[in-house]
Amino acid sequence: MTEFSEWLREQCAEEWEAVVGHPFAAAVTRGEADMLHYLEQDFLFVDSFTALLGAAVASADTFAARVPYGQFLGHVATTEEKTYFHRALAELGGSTEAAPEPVTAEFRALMDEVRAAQDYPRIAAVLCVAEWTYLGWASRAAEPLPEGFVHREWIELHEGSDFRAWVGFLRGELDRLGPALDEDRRAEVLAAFRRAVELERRFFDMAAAG
Ligand SMILES: Cc1ncc(CN)c(N)n1
Repeated sequence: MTEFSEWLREQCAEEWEAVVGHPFAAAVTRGEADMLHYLEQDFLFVDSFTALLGAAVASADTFAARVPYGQFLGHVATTEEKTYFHRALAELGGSTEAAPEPVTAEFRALMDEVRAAQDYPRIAAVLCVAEWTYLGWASRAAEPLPEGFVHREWIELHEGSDFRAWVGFLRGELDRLGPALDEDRRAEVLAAFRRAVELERRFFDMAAAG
């Protein structure tokens, strides 16, 4: 039987491929993407994403699941927020207070909606899309990685054994939850998953437009 996470991905297969094979993401892997506007917007994304991780800690149905969420929350708070974004935006002459683009505002609204609902399956679905798609494009990066730290560290943050284990955990949570959901609930989780995949594609479109 197809696992729930794989079934969700298959329902959005075309859009999924448009994300992981997006020209902007491919340019990041080659060290050629203009990261300024993208990272200014992603800094706003990561704020709601961090809050969503907190909601996962609070709403997960098992202690065993709360622990990886808490660990990753600490990682994002100390690595991405505290160091990468500030160093990268300083290097690029960017701001941590950019006005949100429409797609950024929509993505934040989706994350804030499932967070406020404290709906663990939909929270897991949105987190899973955000991380699994990023593993998808980052794992296509060829060695040697770009020399400049802005591109190289962004790839490294979304690749490697720890990040793969994290994505495996998120998929495992959906696979564990899926069989207990009735048809209506599965449709709700799919709707959140699909919205997130579409927003990932539009986020890269926004970044490519500069
Ligand atoms: C838009 C977006 N999606 C996903 C990720 C990966 N955490 C991110 N940083 N930004």
